[in-house]
Amino acid sequence: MAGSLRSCSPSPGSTRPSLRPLLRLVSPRSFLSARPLSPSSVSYLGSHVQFGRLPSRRGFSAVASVPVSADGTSPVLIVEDDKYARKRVIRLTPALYSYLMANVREQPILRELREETATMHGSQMQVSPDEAQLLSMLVQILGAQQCIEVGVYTGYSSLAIALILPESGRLVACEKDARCLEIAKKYYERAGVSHKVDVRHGDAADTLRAMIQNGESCSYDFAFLDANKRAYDQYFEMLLELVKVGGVIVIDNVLWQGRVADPLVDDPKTVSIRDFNSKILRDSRVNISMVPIGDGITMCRKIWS
Ligand SMILES: C[S@@+](CC[C@H](N)C(=O)[O-])C[C@H]1O[C@@H](n2cnc3c(N)ncnc32)[C@H](O)[C@@H]1O
Repeated sequence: MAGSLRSCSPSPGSTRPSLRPLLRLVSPRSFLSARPLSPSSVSYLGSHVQFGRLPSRRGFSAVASVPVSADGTSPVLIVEDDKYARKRVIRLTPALYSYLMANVREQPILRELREETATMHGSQMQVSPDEAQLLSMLVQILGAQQCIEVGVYTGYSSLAIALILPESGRLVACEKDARCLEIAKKYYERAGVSHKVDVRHGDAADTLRAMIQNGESCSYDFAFLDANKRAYDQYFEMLLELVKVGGVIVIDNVLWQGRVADPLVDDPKTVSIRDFNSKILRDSRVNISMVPIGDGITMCRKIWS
């Protein structure tokens, strides 16, 4: 796909760097050598285990010698690995998730949209408030003016982005479902951001292709990808063409409710997301960060075209 698309012109005098020197420049420890943690190295600590100094690693068997929560409700996950030592990371329990939600600043108009959508079929598809807040923070940090969203549904994430965009900013919002778009447009109107949202009804791949053919390559600062999972690679390639060097693409549902990490799950959507994640891990055109928020996101910053 990428090969069939027009590339951004390099700046005067510049040449496309070869892959190897760039990798050395970007990461001293090449990300190509990244290895996943072994699933067998993961254990759960009981919720009564206090934060504090961990027992010495010498002669210590994490799984055998720490209390394991039988009901799996512990918010602490211990990862035992020779390279990472005994790393403790948070996992969300219902109580911790409630706490997290209580610490999100959600504008009243977003809350209303979320609550109206909650009664609808497919309401689980809208991004969580903490994720929407992160998207809006990224747009703000980037100083983004030109944005794209692929997969609007009833508009929760797009509204969060439109609300933070400056008056001169624009969000191209791609969605194939006309009924969902009616709800989204109602909320853009109510929030006073309609003038910032360029709604494109139809197949997102057609919309993105038309934007590229229209000469819009390398002119977007930020993109959020949250549509048909099996077409992620196709959307990603076109979004990568459309964003500037330094621009960011955020991809949603990369952890797919944990199914990507379960080797026994091999349905087409899971396999597709797993394959996509593996491709992105090795893609030298972007810097990446996979973050376990919502259903998991990967943030990709375009580093060259
Ligand atoms: C997960 S939902 C998006 C949720 C939205 N970002 C939010 O926070 O509310 C995915 C949406 O992508 C739309 N979609 C799926 N395939 C599409 C396509 N080929 N073109 C345009 N939209 C598509 C679906 O209709 C659905 O509304």
